[in-house]
Amino acid sequence: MELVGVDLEERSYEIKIGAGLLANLGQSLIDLDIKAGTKILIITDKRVNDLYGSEINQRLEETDFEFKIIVVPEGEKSKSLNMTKVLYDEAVDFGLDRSSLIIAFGGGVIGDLAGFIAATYMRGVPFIQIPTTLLAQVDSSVGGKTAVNHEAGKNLIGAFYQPELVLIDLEVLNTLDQRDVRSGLAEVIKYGVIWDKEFFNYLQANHKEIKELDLDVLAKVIQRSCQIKAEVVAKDEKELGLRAILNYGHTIGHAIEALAGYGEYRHGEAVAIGMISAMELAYKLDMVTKEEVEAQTELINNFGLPTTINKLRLDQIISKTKQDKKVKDGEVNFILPNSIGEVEIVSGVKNEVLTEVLAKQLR
Ligand SMILES: NC(=O)c1ccc[n+]([C@@H]2O[C@H](COP(=O)([O-])OP(=O)(O)OC[C@H]3O[C@@H](n4cnc5c(N)ncnc54)[C@H](O)[C@@H]3O)[C@@H](O)[C@H]2O)c1
Ligand SMILES: O=C(O)C(=O)C[C@@H](O)[C@H](O)[C@H](O)COP(=O)(O)O
Ligand SMILES: [Zn+2]
Repeated sequence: MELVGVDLEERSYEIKIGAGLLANLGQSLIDLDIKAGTKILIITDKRVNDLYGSEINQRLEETDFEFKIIVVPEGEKSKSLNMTKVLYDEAVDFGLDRSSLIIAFGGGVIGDLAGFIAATYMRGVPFIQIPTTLLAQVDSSVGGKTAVNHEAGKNLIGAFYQPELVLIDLEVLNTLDQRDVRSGLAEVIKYGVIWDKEFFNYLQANHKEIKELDLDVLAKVIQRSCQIKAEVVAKDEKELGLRAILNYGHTIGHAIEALAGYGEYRHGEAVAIGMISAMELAYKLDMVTKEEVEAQTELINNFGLPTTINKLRLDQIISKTKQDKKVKDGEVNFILPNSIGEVEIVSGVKNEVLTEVLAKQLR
């Protein structure tokens, strides 16, 4: 088992990464000092429950905890205020209180939703993340961003609230659809571009093994991704500055997700398209070379991710970016590469430049 620490003073926690870790769930809870008799509410989605509900059930049956599993429909549409009402009602019925525990067991949708319930129910109940998609294992389970969507924008209603533990079992990735593997890989590419050129090169050199879910290679990829995210979050937990770099590709990506209707694009697909836009913007602003643009496009293509936008209007996308959470004093802040491995926050990108870039991607 590999361990990555997230260093946040009294909110610090560990990310445990290994094959088969679900089997030791009971011990992981005991290691966290969760007392016998504690009520545990597990929030998951239908697909994950069908695949792994009985295993979780069995592992918790072996313990002295009192637990209940709540299953929500799978997909982005469950990340909604309507769904929070259902979950608050369930929490009340179960008698959940501040000495209880919530477990987010699923992909990023479940992590963000269950994390938001944990942050807000009784103003805060401890929670742990058991991420089951690649995307959730490399990104959403770490760092404490929790949220639900609003028609006006992605993750518009949320809170920063850190988990007590992130438990990553690599074996659950074996049942993931290829589309969801690809979606997670978009966030992995992001780390290479924003932080670590060597990692970017490793991804390019090992793209076949990664796509084929070689667990040894994937373990390295997940560990490095978690290290990078932990390092950034430890320096700027509440996104006062540096943390915004984790939003590379997301300004356009989130606009696409909201405009197309939540769930139409996978999050990682939209981010991949947004990274193409951001790199192209950087090229137009003389920040990167043609070779760097091509290197990113090649990796995105090798991972089978989309690069073009279907069925949306250019003016709609541009006006949606004005509602981005990174807007300050009316200016959209883009995260743009200086080179592969380093980005900066750039404001004042002219509409004409953005229009030129997006026009090339529209189909
Ligand atoms: N909080 C953050 O920092 C952060 C970071 C990145 C993304 N996100 C959010 O994460 C969400 C996307 O997460 P996602 O891509 O994991 O989507 P998801 O949670 O919808 O999961 C994708 C699909 O995979 C299925 N699934 C999950 N685990 C599985 C498994 N082991 N085997 C088979 N199927 C499985 C799910 O049922 C679902 O159908 C978006 O809402 C995005 O905004 C948040
Ligand atoms: O953890 C972060 O910070 C990120 O930006 C990670 C992103 O991959 C993630 O999609 C996040 O949910 C986006 O946050 P938002 O603040 O733009 O909603
Ligand atoms: Zn993301």
